[in-house]
Amino acid sequence: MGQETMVDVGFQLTGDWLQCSSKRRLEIVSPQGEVIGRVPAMTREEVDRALSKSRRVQKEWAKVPLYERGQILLTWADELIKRSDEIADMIMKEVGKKKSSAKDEVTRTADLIRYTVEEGKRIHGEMMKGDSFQGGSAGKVAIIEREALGLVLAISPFNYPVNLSAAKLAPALISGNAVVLKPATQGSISALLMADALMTAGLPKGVLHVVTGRGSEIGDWLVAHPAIDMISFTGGTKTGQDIARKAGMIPTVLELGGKDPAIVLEDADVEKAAGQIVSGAFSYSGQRCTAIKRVLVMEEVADQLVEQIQKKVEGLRVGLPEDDADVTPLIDSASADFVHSLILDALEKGAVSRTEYRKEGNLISPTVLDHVTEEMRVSWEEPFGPVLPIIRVTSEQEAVETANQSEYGLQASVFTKNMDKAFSIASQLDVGTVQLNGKTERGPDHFPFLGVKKSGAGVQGVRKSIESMTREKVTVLNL
Ligand SMILES: NC(=O)c1ccc[n+]([C@@H]2O[C@H](COP(=O)([O-])OP(=O)(O)OC[C@H]3O[C@@H](n4cnc5c(N)ncnc54)[C@H](O)[C@@H]3O)[C@@H](O)[C@H]2O)c1
Repeated sequence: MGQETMVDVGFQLTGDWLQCSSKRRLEIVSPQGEVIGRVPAMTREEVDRALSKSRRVQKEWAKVPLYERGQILLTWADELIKRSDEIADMIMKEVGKKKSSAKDEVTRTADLIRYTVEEGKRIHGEMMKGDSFQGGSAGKVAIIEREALGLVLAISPFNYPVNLSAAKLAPALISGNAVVLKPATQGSISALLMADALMTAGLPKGVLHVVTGRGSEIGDWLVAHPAIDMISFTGGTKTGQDIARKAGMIPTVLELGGKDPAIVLEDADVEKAAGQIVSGAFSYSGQRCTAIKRVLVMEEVADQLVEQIQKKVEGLRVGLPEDDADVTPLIDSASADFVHSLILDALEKGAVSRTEYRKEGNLISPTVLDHVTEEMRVSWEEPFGPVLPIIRVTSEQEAVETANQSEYGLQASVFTKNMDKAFSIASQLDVGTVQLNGKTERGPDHFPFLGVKKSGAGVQGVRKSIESMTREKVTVLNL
């Protein structure tokens, strides 16, 4: 990666310095505890310099014809595919995702960028005539365009460092915004490689800045910065709430934590449900916002479901991301200790483990906890790890009430062959999305994606993201 192609702030991969004025560095430590690189710990002054440049450059970027902006983004997608092995390798090392999933993340990102370009090109605004309102005149014509908000602050989490960053960058850039990306510390090298591909694709300098540093030092500074026109945040609920308070009148889209339930009724295809639940709960070791984080199963089929889940969990490979294991070490020791504490709390309060529980460093074996009750923390808290609590219920109403008692409301799954019941339950669940007979998941990426209650505010998903990063601009012709 050449110095010239690097985004303005620069960073260091082990042994290879790139442009950077700050002397201070943050070490990037892998989930296995190895230092795999360093990035600049930017100061507030450096952030200020980056932001003031962005504001000037954004006006020029917005004037670049939409088709040409699209061509740059399409080249970016091609560039990501060309470099997918290198980028996937870094995702694997930095956040401990198995190699095949890391590669899928890069491919999915290229697809998302291409779709965003297509969608962006087809947003033309609208025209209204005055005479459809009482007393109005047909000579009054409103031309309603969508224009960029200006400078978008994109803050992304560790778990999809490339995809969840690009899911903010692509809609912002196609619609003429400049972007400041603040990736999670673990994940920032992957995000920087992705940004480097965008610079190689020809994005004018200064349209994108990648800002790295301590959340405590520059996070608040960025969020409350007068140069920022919009904040698109994905991460934990506490951080999101904090940002919402500081952002004041700046528009925000917040995608936060979840506690997605899988409701299994007595007539469900139990084997299929178990397969979906295990994949939904344990892929990337449960470190997904839309992971299935509790099962609410009707007592009649509970034993059968648990047996199927247990069988499938025993088939999961536990180990290192390099070996393409399904369950790998969690992001850091704080996360692993937190998950450990949830499991111990449940076991102490009478939960029955259906799998052998092991913890070695940050590696936690996939754990299925049966007979979980509402006194246990794991019923309500988001673990972000490989633990699946099973709560047995005796009626659909109890399932719905328990599901809705959560402070979160991201997604939910309902497994049943009875579509009338499925729709009826779906209509009662306080969540952004209900999956009928399928696991909870974000994709495909053009579907609207949102959380209610403490799971978020605002909507993402290609078109919705573009809308959130643009505003209506009305010009009235008085003929
Ligand atoms: N709903 C969704 O779309 C979605 C998707 C993925 C992850 N998540 C959630 O994200 C969480 C896990 O990710 P995480 O551990 O990276 O989350 P996090 O909240 O710890 O960090 C998210 C981002 O916010 C930054 N940050 C931290 N403090 C900040 C501050 N004061 N000001 C500005 N930025 C600050 C971090 O550096 C990081 O870039 C889970 O709760 C998960 O459910 C939600």
